[in-house]
Amino acid sequence: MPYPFPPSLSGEPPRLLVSVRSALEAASAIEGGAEILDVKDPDRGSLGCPAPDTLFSICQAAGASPRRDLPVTVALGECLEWTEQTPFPLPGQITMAKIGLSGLGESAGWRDQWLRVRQRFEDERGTGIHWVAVAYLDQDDAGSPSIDDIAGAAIDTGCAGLLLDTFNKSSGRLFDHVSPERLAGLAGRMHSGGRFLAAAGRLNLEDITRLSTLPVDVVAVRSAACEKADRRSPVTSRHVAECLTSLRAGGRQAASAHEKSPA
Ligand SMILES: O=C[C@H](O)COP(=O)(O)O
Repeated sequence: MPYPFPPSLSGEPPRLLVSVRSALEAASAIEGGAEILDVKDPDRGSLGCPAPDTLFSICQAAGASPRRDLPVTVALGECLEWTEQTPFPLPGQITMAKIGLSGLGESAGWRDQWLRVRQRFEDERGTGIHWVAVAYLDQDDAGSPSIDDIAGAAIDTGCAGLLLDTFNKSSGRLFDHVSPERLAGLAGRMHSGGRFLAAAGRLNLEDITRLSTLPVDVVAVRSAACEKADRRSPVTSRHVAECLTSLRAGGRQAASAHEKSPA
């Protein structure tokens, strides 16, 4: 199964992923120019799992929109949440899924626990799915395994990519936790394994422009796409369009600087 978002080795700008919680928000995200829709319930945490009927209605709305080929991904909560719960079948439109590893930092068998939950989702669906590993940058708050261990496991267990995100959504953003150099190093590691790197973490417009000059494949937002940058407020097409402009602005600056430099 080819990866839906192969790493961008051609220098093309990162794609804009917008997290949505309803069909209405999906329509706003599409209108604003989102390039990937990610379904998530922001009231249930960083990777809050949506209710199955909400997920289906968003997939239906996306499929009926003028941009029906837009990739749709889903957040499925935390691995430990599925110990007692039965996974539900994911709709066919879902191209990728992710599950967090919070609370598993001290567990020697976290890889096996993660793989078991992934397998249970695939069994419910009846087909495989591409997985995205999630490394929390605030790993102490999350109690999760280290970023390097998760990056290695992402490659070893066949994930399509790695998402860097924050667990605690009330303080800190991506660049409070990671330097551009560290991001570029992680991108190189993922790319050499044929995987993509996605970056999130309460990004503001300045962060988005900064990311557009780094070798990141996907820039993922919720807060910046919402009214007042509050991830629990509705996504608006205007805020999504501003995110897209910021993403393209950095790329253009980098390109013109390059064009102006002597041969
Ligand atoms: O997948 C990315 C997250 O939805 C990012 O959310 P955030 O912008 O509120 O940190």
